[in-house]
Amino acid sequence: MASTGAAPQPNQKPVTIVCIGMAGSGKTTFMQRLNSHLHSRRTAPYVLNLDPAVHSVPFEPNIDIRDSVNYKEVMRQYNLGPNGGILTSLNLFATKVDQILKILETRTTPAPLPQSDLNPGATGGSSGASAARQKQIKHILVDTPGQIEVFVWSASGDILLGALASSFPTVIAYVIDTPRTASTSTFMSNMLYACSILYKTRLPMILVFNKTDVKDATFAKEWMTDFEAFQAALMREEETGMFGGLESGESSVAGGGGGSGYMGSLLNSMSLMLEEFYSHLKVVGVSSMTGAGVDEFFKAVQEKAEEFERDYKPELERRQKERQKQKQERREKELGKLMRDMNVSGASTAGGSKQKKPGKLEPETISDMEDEDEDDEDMGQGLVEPDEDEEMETEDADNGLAKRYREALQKERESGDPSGNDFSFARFIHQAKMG
Ligand SMILES: Nc1nc2c(ncn2[C@@H]2O[C@H](COP(=O)(O)OP(=O)(O)OP(=O)(O)O)[C@@H](O)[C@H]2O)c(=O)[nH]1
Repeated sequence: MASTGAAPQPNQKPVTIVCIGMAGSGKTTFMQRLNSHLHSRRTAPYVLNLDPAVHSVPFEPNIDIRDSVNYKEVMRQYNLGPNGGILTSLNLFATKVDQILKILETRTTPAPLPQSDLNPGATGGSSGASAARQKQIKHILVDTPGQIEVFVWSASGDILLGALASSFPTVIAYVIDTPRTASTSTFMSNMLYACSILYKTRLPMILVFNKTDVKDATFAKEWMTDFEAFQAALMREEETGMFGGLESGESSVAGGGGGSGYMGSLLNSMSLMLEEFYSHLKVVGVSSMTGAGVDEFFKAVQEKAEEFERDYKPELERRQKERQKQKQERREKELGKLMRDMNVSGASTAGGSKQKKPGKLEPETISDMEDEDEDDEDMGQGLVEPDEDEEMETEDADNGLAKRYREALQKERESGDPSGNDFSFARFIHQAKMG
């Protein structure tokens, strides 16, 4: 049998496989199959469940959203419906993204060998426990809610996917219910959905045609590579009156009468348009029930993980840098605004130091420059006593203050203050405040 093709090189980061698919497409069963397949190869994965509404999962997740968020309680407390409950649970969970990443990073990196194992002669060989500890996690499996839009189109989904992709090579496994995608129109609907997920997540994608024990996926692969084959299937459906959503063994009110010319030509042109999209995908047929196609799936994962490193990661890093730059610019702008509001220049905030620091922001407004000039003037007049710097910042930046001080001094002299000694600036300020 071929190897899983899954094994990344030693010390490589684990590949994250995010399973996305419509409700009932078989995501959870597929996750279960991947999990047991990897366990049987003695490369146990790290498993995350991000579906807060699932009753039970047939595998043991290492991180389970249900351990942190009580979906039913969220619905009750916030008076939400099922989708709102899932969305809010995901939002709450996304606030812990840093913790989750930290756990993933520590758990998926092998612990260093104990000293005794580095020197086996000393203890007579390495123990089984430390041998297990050496094992590197090669895959992180992520199960998501069946309500695709709640995950893919929400801020929390964005945050979680972004965090995973910034730390590990990440691929999307879009799980499709093959027997329910056998007509040209449902096939096209599914492809458009997959297309929207690809462009939203901007991550490499594998199309997993699941349930191949019920319906073989060869037709789908053909439709994706051969436009004429799709066109022929469309014509067949129109002729037999099966157009419009009839799947194997189903009855449909929309089915009779064949497709309108408009729908047929729309499907035709969409199929042509999607050629470019298809060329970016890996397509595999899988049966989560029997395990058929799982090896092929892991080969596709390996290929897509390499593609992630080669094509997606540089783009991801470029976007991250761009975001960081924008954030920095925004922060500087806000800081400048704040300084203007406080009418304080950068120099005066530096602990009273009047020297221009090398990292100081350039004055953004005329008033900033004016503040600097005034500071210099105050220095020249020598009015500041060492302890009064702070008070200077709040009041005496005003040019008129020195004048007022001189007037007050004059007044005190004229009134013949008997003490006549303490005419310090600090005393003036103190009196002014008391008054
Ligand atoms: N015959 C067959 N049935 C399958 C296969 N995979 C899943 N199923 C069945 O499809 C149904 C739905 O499977 P789930 O794994 O619960 O699907 P899901 O996408 O996780 O569903 P949600 O949790 O509602 O999103 C179940 O009855 C499964 O037994 C398969 O490969 N072959």
